[in-house]
Amino acid sequence: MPYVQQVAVGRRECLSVFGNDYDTHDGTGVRDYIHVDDLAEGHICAMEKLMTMDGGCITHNLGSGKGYSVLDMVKAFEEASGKPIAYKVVDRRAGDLGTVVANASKAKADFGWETKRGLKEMCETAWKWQSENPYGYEDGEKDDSRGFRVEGFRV
Ligand SMILES: O=c1ccn([C@@H]2O[C@H](COP(=O)(O)OP(=O)(O)O[C@H]3O[C@H](CO)[C@@H](O)[C@H](O)[C@H]3O)[C@@H](O)[C@H]2O)c(=O)[nH]1
Repeated sequence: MPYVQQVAVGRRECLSVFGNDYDTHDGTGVRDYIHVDDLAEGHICAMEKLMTMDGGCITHNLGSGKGYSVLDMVKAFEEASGKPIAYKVVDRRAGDLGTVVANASKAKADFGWETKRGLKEMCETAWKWQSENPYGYEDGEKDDSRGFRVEGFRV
């Protein structure tokens, strides 16, 4: 996702897609992406649960149970940002799995948590932040070495 955002904002020429021959609907890797607000709410639920406990620890997966491919992400981000996302397919990344999706049923059963936000909202929120902060919260002069200018930021 960060690399997709950086292409949209002009910091990267293109996204390298690590393989398109996985056993997935379009051949690219599938992951369970989560909106940062859902993740934060999940942590709050977990902390509230901990406060009811008499010590010990708990382990829960936080995710939607749904998977999106790299090219699903590219398409959704193009729609959210209105920018084309250039990409090229390169070799698989060593160690990558085709599909990784969370089972968050324990979080739902134990503290009623589940994701509320989908891919569209994730991309819209990410684009809002990235377009307002093209170089993150860092000083643009320190952040990139490729020496071109975007929206008034010198790098
Ligand atoms: O430039 C890129 C970066 C990623 N991907 C693909 O995008 C998907 C997501 O990649 P990434 O964001 O790196 O997440 P994961 O592959 O799920 O790995 C993350 O999550 C794992 C499990 O928590 C950790 O072990 C890893 O360190 C961490 O990178 C995968 O299909 C990648 O092959 C690309 O095609 N191009």
